[in-house]
Amino acid sequence: MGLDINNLSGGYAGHNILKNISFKVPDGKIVALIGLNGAGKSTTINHVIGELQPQMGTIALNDVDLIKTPTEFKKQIAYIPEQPILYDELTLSEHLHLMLSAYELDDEQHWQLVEKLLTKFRLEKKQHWLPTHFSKGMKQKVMLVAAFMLERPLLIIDEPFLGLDTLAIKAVIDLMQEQARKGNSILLTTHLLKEATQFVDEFVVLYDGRIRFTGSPHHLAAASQLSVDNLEQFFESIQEELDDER
Ligand SMILES: Nc1ncnc2c1ncn2[C@@H]1O[C@H](COP(=O)(O)OP(=O)(O)OP(=O)(O)O)[C@@H](O)[C@H]1O
Repeated sequence: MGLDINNLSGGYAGHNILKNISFKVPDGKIVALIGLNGAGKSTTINHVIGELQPQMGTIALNDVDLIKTPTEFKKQIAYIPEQPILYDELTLSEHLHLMLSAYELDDEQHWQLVEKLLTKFRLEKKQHWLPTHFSKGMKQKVMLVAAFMLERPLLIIDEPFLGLDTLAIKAVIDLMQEQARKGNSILLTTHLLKEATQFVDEFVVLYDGRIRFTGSPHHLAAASQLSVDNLEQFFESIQEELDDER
């Protein structure tokens, strides 16, 4: 099953942004929303996490409808926002203990997984640090650890690689693939087509609030007459096409 977005239209008060978009993120699959600045990627995510109300359409996760049963829907997701949210007065490990307790997860049972994640992001010796001493990349890593440790059916990440070094990017890709192998689904947004091509099952291409294409990296490359290695040129070709249409 997984996530099913059907004929979604929506946006912000007085600003209709998304126009009738439909796509799925099946169990065990990784789907990336891509598009130029302002295409509607974060707006789509804001709808899926229930921050925005749709004007039309439905959003369901494993047959649980977001509008009808929001609490049950939200229990199934772990979400990493584009901007890390951390409390100045809590240390790194206190943040993680707090999250486990907020999600009603047994601390002792989960701490082994937390330590594995901290080691993966080279944070294991920084558990007593406060966020004021964290670099931008470290803040992002803490959010990633907090989301991966929840092991929810759907993981949503807005710009997972923002501010990360190459080792951390590799760690995130490994962890997303591990989650997918366990049958969980992942919805992310990214501007890094080259990296995403290595691990996504499907791209959903947004342009001006509409879906222009849905398909695997190979399908996207074939449809735009590019090789998979050159997919970074994809948006140039879309832009040229649209300029020609005008
Ligand atoms: N709070 C808001 N109120 C009104 N309009 C907004 C708001 N936030 C975003 N928008 C508008 O919604 C449209 C889509 O923005 P969105 O942030 O979803 O794009 P994006 O694809 O995530 O872009 P980026 O790659 O820059 O993050 C843009 O036209 C933007 O100006």
